Amino acid sequence: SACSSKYVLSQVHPMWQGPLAVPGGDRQSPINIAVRKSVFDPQLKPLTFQYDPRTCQQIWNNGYSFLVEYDDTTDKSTLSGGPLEDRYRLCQFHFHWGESNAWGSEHTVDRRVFPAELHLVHWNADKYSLFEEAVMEENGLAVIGVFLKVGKRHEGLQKLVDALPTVRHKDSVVEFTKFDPACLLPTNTENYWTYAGSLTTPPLTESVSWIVMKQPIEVSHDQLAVFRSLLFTSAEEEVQKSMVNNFRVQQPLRGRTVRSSFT
Ligand SMILES: Cc1ccn(O)c(=O)c1
Ligand SMILES: [Zn+2]
Repeated sequence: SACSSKYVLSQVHPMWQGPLAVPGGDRQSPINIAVRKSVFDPQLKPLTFQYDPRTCQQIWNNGYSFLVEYDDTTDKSTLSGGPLEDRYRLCQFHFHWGESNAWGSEHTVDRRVFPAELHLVHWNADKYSLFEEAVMEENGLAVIGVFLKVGKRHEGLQKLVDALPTVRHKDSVVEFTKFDPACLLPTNTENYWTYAGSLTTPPLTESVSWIVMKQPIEVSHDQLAVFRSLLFTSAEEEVQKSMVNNFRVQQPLRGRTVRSSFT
């Protein structure tokens, strides 16, 4: 799908770690969510997820994470409601994780870090016609963040975990179909925080309405270990580097308010 094909990420010098916010950037991501400083907004609506598993297409190792990519040429898999005015099309989901279970998430909650974080990436199909266009615009993207914690095995995730060895190296792609991303959502999707932020990888554009779920999902230690068996490097490179710690350092809040959908 178009949503990430031209998405060239620099991981030679992981730029997403290097330069701080984009010049003049005052709404960068990720951030720490200070729960007691978040503001309950009773006008926030419930989120509506309408995902069609038949739009699932492939898994791509882009040298930064692995993306599960969806056909976003029609309105079959969409997100609406919550803080969003428009309808957003699902184009891909991916994860960020650590080399150990002690860290790995991009966002934190009262400084609590999780071993991994899922991002479901959507773009505003009411206002734009392509992901590449929306990624440069305010309110162009909506990303659902879900924390992963180590616990019982996640049966729905296992189908994805079983496919990962086939995309071990950077630039590898494998067909992957009929996967319902809703299985990766927590049971409670009513409780979330939302704030105006940015991509956490180049081009770091400030186009994202972030929606971070309060309730984490549980995955097993062994499932996370398979994430860490992926490589940043392509098959040709002599030195292979494990794909771990692919998260960005946290960014200043710059006076932003984080709203909560719950008290
Ligand atoms: C579009 C995009 C690219 C990278 N990451 O990490 C995101 O969360 C979203
Ligand atoms: Zn992400």
